[in-house]
Amino acid sequence: MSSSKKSQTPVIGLLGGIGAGKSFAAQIFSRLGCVVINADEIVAKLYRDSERLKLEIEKNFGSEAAAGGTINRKYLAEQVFADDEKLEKLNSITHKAVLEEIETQKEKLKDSASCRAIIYDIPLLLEKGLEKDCDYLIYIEANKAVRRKRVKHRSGLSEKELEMREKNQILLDKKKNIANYKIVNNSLGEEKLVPQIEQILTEIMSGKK
Ligand SMILES: CC(C)(COP(=O)(O)OP(=O)(O)OC[C@H]1O[C@@H](n2cnc3c(N)ncnc32)[C@H](O)[C@@H]1O)[C@@H](O)C(=O)NCCC(=O)NCCS
Ligand SMILES: Nc1ncnc2c1ncn2[C@@H]1O[C@H](COP(=O)(O)OP(=O)(O)OP(=O)(O)O)[C@@H](O)[C@H]1O
Repeated sequence: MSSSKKSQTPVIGLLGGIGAGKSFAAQIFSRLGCVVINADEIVAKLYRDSERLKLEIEKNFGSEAAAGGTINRKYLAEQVFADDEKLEKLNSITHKAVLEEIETQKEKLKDSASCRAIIYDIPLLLEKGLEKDCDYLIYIEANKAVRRKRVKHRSGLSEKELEMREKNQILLDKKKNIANYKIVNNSLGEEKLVPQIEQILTEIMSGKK
């Protein structure tokens, strides 16, 4: 984390395993006056709008990966999470554009009076060194059984698919240890989550920690 504050508006990074509830928590931050930068949404937009990216993906992963100009996420996921070299290739095609868009969005928000804090909802935040942008890091914790159930329900991911993705991410213990705050999100619904988020946000805005 950077010691010198580069923006007026604090940047808060969310860490946690797949299905821990980073995006779910980010929505609550948003209702409390924060603005969320969401990397999965940025990727989805690039897959819709960037002809260059689509061509690169087609060139490297074949026509089935971008049939009719639409990225076939299921096909691509099957390819890349079973093969480290393919994942590296996909990352090398996508990440530069994603990082540029994150930077653009952050620059627009960093002196905005109407934004209480900028929330980084970025699954590969530490992996991409984006903790350097963050004034605070929050670890969202949910146990494995809960996360497994959530991702199955959200996108049909099996336990094996979850494992295969997560092995390409930095270990959860490291994420937990580097964080300034921890939020527990094992229950169903917002009831237990909202007070934890309100308290952390109040502390951060008062500059206590
Ligand atoms: C492989 C793709 C097509 C699979 O799409 P799908 O709809 O099944 O999953 P979705 O994009 O919603 O991601 C779900 C979760 O998988 C994990 N994940 C996604 N990409 C990666 C990756 N490159 N490395 C490790 N984990 C990943 C994240 O935890 C993410 O939140 C897609 O994830 C992708 O294009 N990934 C490469 C871009 C990327 O790295 N995105 C992550 C944010 S920078
Ligand atoms: N407290 C909760 N109550 C009900 N549903 C929840 C809760 N927390 C998360 N979920 C749901 O679980 C699923 C996974 O949560 P979410 O997408 O926020 O995880 P994530 O940490 O952002 O995962 P990823 O790393 O894959 O992006 C979503 O469908 C979300 O709506």
